[in-house]
Amino acid sequence: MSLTALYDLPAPAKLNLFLHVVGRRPDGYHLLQSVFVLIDWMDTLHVELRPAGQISRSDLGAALPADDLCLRAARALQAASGCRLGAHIAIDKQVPWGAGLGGGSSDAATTLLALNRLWGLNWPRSRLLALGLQLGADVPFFIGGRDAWVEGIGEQITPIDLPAASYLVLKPPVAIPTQAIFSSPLLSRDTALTTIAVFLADKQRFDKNDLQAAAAAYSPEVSQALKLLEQHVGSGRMSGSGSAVFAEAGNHPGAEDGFADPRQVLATLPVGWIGRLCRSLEAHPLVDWASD
Ligand SMILES: C[C@](O)(CO)[C@H](O)COP(=O)(O)OP(=O)(O)OC[C@H]1O[C@@H](n2ccc(N)nc2=O)[C@H](O)[C@@H]1O
Ligand SMILES: Nc1ncnc2c1ncn2[C@@H]1O[C@H](COP(=O)(O)OP(=O)(O)OP(=O)(O)O)[C@@H](O)[C@H]1O
Repeated sequence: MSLTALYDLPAPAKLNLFLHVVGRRPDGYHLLQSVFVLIDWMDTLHVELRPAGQISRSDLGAALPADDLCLRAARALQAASGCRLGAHIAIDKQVPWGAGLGGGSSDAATTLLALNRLWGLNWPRSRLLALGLQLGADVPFFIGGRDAWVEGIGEQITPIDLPAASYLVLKPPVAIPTQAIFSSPLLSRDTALTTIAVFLADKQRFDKNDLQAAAAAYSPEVSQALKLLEQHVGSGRMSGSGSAVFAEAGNHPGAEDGFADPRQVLATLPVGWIGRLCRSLEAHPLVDWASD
């Protein structure tokens, strides 16, 4: 029996445990070193085959821009593969955008994984990764599907095993355009290169996001969010180019370290803020959908 639809496909968000800007390419893109972790805050996609080649989308959750990353991913795969089939993608958008959580990139990655299967293309992961990079610097990580040490502009991915963790994630009511942060005069681009071995030997020391100062200057809500975390759970840092900030939640059970239970922070958030207690994922639930 041929495959005509794929339902309830997860598109999980990510956190950058740290993010160093270590240089700049001649085309202006920034060279990074970062550890990306998948979390259980996710969008859900339903992808149906359309025989006549048309590609369309409908929004089940928050409304997306007309030409969103799912549509762009589907069209890019159709063009690159020469496939004559089409698809309808219904998306339940739950991950906020302009948050540094990579939600749009994850939607694009999930679309590529789904259509690779639905259209019977059987592209290897390496080919999907290269196409994904054309859609956004974060897309290859989500196609890789595992927590990773990430370098280059996002295309050099080395999977790493990290212990399971819980995170308190706060999203202030502001969306930050990534490009505005990378072009900020406040951005330092010369953090010294490090290695996975150094990171693994002393993870706690890696808590710096080089994009944070520029994002805090762009949006006072980022500073406010970091202050909230500092007051309630001791420390916090930003993910990606913001505006979401996070702290490890597992180490703050309450009274004994003098900080509140993270759930109490969620109960006292200002109007318009979103907060979630998230767990890390072992892998993208569709990680096996691409062969190496
Ligand atoms: C900040 C991160 O989220 C870290 O995970 C990513 O580096 C951003 O990845 P992304 O949102 O997929 O970014 P893209 O959509 O590819 O790029 C948006 C814009 O950000 C700038 N950009 C992005 C990534 C990068 N390594 N250097 C850059 O300078 C470029 O001006 C680009 O036009
Ligand atoms: N499916 C989608 N989901 C979210 N945003 C989308 C989508 N398609 C297009 N966009 C646009 O892409 C922009 C960035 O969205 P996305 O959620 O990937 O980035 P982000 O939150 O800034 O995370 P990061 O910087 O880590 O990639 C938004 O301004 C949004 O308008």
